[in-house]
Amino acid sequence: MENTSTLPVPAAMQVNDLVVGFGSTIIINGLNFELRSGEILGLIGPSGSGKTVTMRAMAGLIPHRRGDITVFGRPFSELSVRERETIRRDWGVLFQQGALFSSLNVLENIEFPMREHLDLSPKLRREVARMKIDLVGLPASAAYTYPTQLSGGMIKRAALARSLALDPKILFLDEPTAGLDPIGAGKFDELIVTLSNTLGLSVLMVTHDLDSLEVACDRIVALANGKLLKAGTLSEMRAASEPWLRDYFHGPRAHNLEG
Ligand SMILES: Nc1ncnc2c1ncn2[C@@H]1O[C@H](COP(=O)(O)OP(=O)(O)OP(=O)(O)O)[C@@H](O)[C@H]1O
Repeated sequence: MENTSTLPVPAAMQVNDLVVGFGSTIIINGLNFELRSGEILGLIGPSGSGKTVTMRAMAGLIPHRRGDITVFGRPFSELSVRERETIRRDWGVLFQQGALFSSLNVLENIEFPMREHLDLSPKLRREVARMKIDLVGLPASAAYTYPTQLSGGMIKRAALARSLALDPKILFLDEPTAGLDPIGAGKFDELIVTLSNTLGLSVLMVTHDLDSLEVACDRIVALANGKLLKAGTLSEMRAASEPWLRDYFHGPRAHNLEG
């Protein structure tokens, strides 16, 4: 019998020679990296280097001009339209501002993707949505509140609950701790780690937050000029000689990582 334990686990996602542009401007120009199964990968780079564009292209939200994206070993380009629709449910996206529907309460926001994609009874849908509220550490009383009534941290958690609505295997987070106070940011990082560990999620986290890299990320990918600058663990990135990485990891804001 074949020993399956020796079979390599395919990467959750692989970005191969990716090119993305808008009009005559090329933003991503031949990018290669992988999101390994079960890891939390931090995506860093100078402002405007294309981190969000990369994340959106990986999530199928914007088209790419060249290259391919592989999802659990399957090239996206080889999938039928139907298969693409199905595979898109394998990931959830947490947008920078949360992007909750302001006219819907938290429960309705979480139920929204379920209405679109799952054939669940209203009762079961509501039950699952309540479970997601609990999963992200929101009180049950948050269910009937509207986004405008929530703090920034609660909005992030509610948006996270919605991104988990379809039980994704991959989570895309766009600057999840931006705008949170340091304590709230730390708790959010811990939540992401707990969710990744307990649900086996593979997470791509676009971030500028050095603390998040230290607390949450298993590896880091840095972009520059539309390409991969370097990928590695935090200690490998800290030891890197590339000028931007040196400034980033050893600048005045990096004091908490020193030592
Ligand atoms: N829809 C769009 N149309 C035209 N240009 C765009 C579009 N989306 C992004 N860009 C451009 O792509 C470049 C990269 O943007 P992106 O948001 O990915 O940067 P980023 O690395 O995430 O930056 P930051 O760290 O500041 O959030 C920017 O110059 C931006 O103006």
